Amino acid sequence: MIQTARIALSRPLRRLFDYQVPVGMRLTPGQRVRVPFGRQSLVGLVVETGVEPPAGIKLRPISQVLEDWPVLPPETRQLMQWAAAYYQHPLGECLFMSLPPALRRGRPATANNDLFWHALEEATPEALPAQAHRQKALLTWLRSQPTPCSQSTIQAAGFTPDQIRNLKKRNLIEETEPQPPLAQACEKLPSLTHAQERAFGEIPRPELGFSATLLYGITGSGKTEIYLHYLQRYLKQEQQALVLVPEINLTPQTVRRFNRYFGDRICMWHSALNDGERLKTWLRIRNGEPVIVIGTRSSVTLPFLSLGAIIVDEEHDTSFKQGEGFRYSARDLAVYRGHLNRCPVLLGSATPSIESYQNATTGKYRLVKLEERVGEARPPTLRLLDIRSRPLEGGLSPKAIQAIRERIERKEQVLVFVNRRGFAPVMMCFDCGHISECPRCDSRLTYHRKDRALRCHHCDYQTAAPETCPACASDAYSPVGQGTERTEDILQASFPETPIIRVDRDSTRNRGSIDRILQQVNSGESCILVGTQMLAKGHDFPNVSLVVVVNADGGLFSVDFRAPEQLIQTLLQVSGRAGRGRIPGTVLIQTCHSEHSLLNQLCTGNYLAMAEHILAERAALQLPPYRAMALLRAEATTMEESLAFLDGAKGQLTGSDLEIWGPLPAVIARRAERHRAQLVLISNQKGPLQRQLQTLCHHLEEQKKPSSLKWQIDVDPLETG
Ligand SMILES: Nc1ncnc2c1ncn2[C@@H]1O[C@H](COP(=O)(O)OP(=O)(O)OP(=O)(O)O)[C@@H](O)[C@H]1O
Ligand SMILES: [Zn+2]
Repeated sequence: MIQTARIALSRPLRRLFDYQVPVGMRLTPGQRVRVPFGRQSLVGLVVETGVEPPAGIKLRPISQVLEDWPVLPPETRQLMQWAAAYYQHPLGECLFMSLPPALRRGRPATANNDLFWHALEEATPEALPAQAHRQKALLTWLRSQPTPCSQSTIQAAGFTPDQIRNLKKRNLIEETEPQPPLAQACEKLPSLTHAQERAFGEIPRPELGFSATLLYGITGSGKTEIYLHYLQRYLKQEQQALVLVPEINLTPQTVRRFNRYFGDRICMWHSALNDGERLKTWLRIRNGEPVIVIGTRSSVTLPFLSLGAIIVDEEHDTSFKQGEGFRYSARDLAVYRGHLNRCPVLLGSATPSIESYQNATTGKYRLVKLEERVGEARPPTLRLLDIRSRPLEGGLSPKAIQAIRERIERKEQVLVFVNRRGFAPVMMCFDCGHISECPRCDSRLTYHRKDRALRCHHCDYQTAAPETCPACASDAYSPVGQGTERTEDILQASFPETPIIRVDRDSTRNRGSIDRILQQVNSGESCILVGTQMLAKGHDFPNVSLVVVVNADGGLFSVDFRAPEQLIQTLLQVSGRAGRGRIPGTVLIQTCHSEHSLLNQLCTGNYLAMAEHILAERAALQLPPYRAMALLRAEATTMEESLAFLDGAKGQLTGSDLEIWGPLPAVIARRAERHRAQLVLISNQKGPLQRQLQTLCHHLEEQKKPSSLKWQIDVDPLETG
């Protein structure tokens, strides 16, 4: 009798492929094979063996097994199968996402051994030439490490192989045998404060198996300390752990904080790793080494064998949801993963997502509160500054400037939050009213002064900024509104003696630059930080005593029902950078709507009260999390094509439980010359919605459509615009 196996391929098709198993070939699910596909030979993953061969079809045989063990362990497979079904994404692509790129390409599942380095006893940074800053930094860093560091750890901390080689040439560092694997550093953790101890005691212990806990800890309450203690007290020697963090929080500073207590047991997983580093880390995890992975979104798909705990820091952060293709939520997958691996999941935030907060109020998650800051620090005081018809100096009101001046005179640090990078969000002609618009998108072009460019932040379009109005040639053509570069300029002019440090996607493009910036801030010298969202996320700046929000009004009147939630989260997070040390913190929020109830509630600083309010509104409007939502998005070369496709899809949907909005053009209806539209699907329950979507996807996949048309399903969408 012919043996057959069902194989997943990395193809955008919602189906698996049957192949014949040659006599003598033994297969288990999760194993990699090579199979013929058309004229190609592809890497495949075994999903099922011993399936009934289809009648009357001659199957092609599997050409080769790539290793005699399953690269994907059972729980990882189950996780990705669940995710494929839940997010309606092709199973093959989901399973392959769990593999590092080298294994997707069919490379062998082995890695070269890493080199380990340590600083020589007598080596000091003074021995280096004055201009060798990075080598000095590397040497200082190596000296501060309790155990030798692997080459990949050093590179992940932002240093280069050249810098390592140079120090070696100067006989300041040397290679060593790798430590007995994963020596744990022995530095003692600071003991928990009373409030922390109490919160800690309420988190279920791992012996109890799966549990999900929402740790609501106000900004600066020391959630990280709780994570560290939890891992130190409960993680067994032979167990693995996963700490999920937003991309920007995975700075060497965070890693160092974990390194100090867990030594080489810590490894990182993020988008800047190269293929070799990915393979190596992936194999350590797959081999069951008791590592603690600190990683961004995709680390939830890693092949853990013996997870002892999962932590999701800043669980509300929208970067945990992938915005393209396989639109999974790493936070939600983490909870499911905890369930599969029977381990506790700890979700921490000062501004929990409305979804998680609702899960905590219904008892699905346990709610643990930590409402005190550490030590003498007190929560900051928030005040609204009405800027209607007040003279603004480059977006800053005289009161704000005055407040900044006072802090700078006292040698403190100030953070100025601007929600747009670049110099100004738009250029405008004051004679004819012409506005700089992207020729490829329904959006405006941002002016970047450094290279005098107009750039679209929605596609990669850019052009030189014209000197005069392109419509009427008037020279009254100038930048309007505030961007980080402009605010930086204004502040530099007002405070010529003070370092102004800009933090946005443009200023942190190079590897390691954010770390250098954070180091400078943490040196404690008086300075003014100007930046976007990036500055709002989890940084610990003990000397910042004032936060100024240049304009809070962006999210107040948005059509997206999630906008209020996201606005208060961002504003409270950025406010939370003030007053974390000895000096009390003040937050000034500039607005033209100082009577707006949301902003007034914000000033009480009580996030949970606001979350209750938002939940009540969502309940009244029957929006998520009270009902399940999914979007069907389509884009094509014309809007008619997109809308017609969605209309057709709408015709396929049945059932009285389903509410359908649209099809409607997206808020940015044209992006990079593609016309985008969407259909919103809402249902009382997730199960029936999922079944409808599944049938719909199969239908859409089979259906004939214009070649330019692309469609995607977004389950639990974060943006509905
Ligand atoms: N038990 C403790 N003893 C001494 N210092 C502590 C303790 N707990 C926390 N800290 C310090 O307090 C500061 C704030 O802690 P941490 O950064 O963990 O706060 P957080 O809750 O993550 O805040 P946010 O949500 O704003 O990121 C840090 O400098 C940390 O080292
Ligand atoms: Zn554009």
